[in-house]
Amino acid sequence: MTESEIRDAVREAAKLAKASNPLTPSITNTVTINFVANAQLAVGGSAAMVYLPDEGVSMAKAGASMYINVGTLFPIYAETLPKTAAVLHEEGKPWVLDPVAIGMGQMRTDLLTTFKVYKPSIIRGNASEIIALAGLWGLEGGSDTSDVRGVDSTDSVRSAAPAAVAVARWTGGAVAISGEEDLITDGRQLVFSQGGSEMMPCITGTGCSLGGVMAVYAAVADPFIAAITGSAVYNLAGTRAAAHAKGTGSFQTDFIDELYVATPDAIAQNPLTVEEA
Ligand SMILES: Nc1ncnc2c1ncn2[C@@H]1O[C@H](COP(=O)(O)OP(=O)(O)OP(=O)(O)O)[C@@H](O)[C@H]1O
Ligand SMILES: Cc1ncsc1CCO
Ligand SMILES: [Mg+2]
Repeated sequence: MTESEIRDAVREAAKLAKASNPLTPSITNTVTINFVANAQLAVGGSAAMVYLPDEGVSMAKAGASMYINVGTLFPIYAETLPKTAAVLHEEGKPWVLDPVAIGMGQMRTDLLTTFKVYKPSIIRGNASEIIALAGLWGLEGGSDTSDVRGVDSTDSVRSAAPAAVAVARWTGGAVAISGEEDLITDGRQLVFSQGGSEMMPCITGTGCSLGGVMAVYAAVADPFIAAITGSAVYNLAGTRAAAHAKGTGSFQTDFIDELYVATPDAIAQNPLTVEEA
């Protein structure tokens, strides 16, 4: 796609999300669950957070798309997550995976291994998480030794590009890596989305809620455009919120305000560059 075609598709995705209020259920971590729901609502989605196996399955069927984040696991998720992912895959529903803290604990490793065959439409993580996921799935650019250090990244966004491309080629969807600039790839092109603020990594859940917002856009656009639209609105809202926030506490509320007021035109005009993979 040309840069101008991408911008047109982003504008349309942002408009459609507000117009259609898609149901975008989530199974996500307990640290940031409220932030995820509020961010989804701010961009036009309808949020519903669930935990139980039968609820995950019924939401996978009822939702327009879904968000799965493995940040804080509980024993019940060993049943909920594979069942839900299988239904999403069978029904051809778009879904977003955030492989938070990949490498921590056997249950997380087992679940993330299982997701390989269910091909998440968008995988969103920081650079270290994407390198580690490619490693776990035996794909190019991956590494077992990627230093995930809990939920934070120690690798640069660009260093994770080969892993992101390999994972996107495997799933046939998109992979998005967040950082100072965000990288989004469909395995053919690389889009770099700029903006945001140094305050964003100082608030827990900017990445989690970005995944939830990408799931809202995935209900109305293909995975590549949905991921680019999510990064664009985050970078735009982050830049604007930082211009008046006193610190990270008020930044979070200002950020939700800016997500809510961002227009499709402003989202489509946010700085981005396009490269071939
Ligand atoms: N240094 C930075 N400058 C500008 N924007 C940033 C910076 N770091 C992160 N961001 C933005 O913050 C958002 C979340 O990215 P981040 O990499 O912090 O996610 P994460 O580490 O998965 O977060 P969490 O796990 O706490 O939810 C993205 O929109 C990204 O562009
Ligand atoms: C801090 C934290 N711990 C587990 S999940 C989470 C939210 C950011 O990924
Ligand atoms: Mg994260």
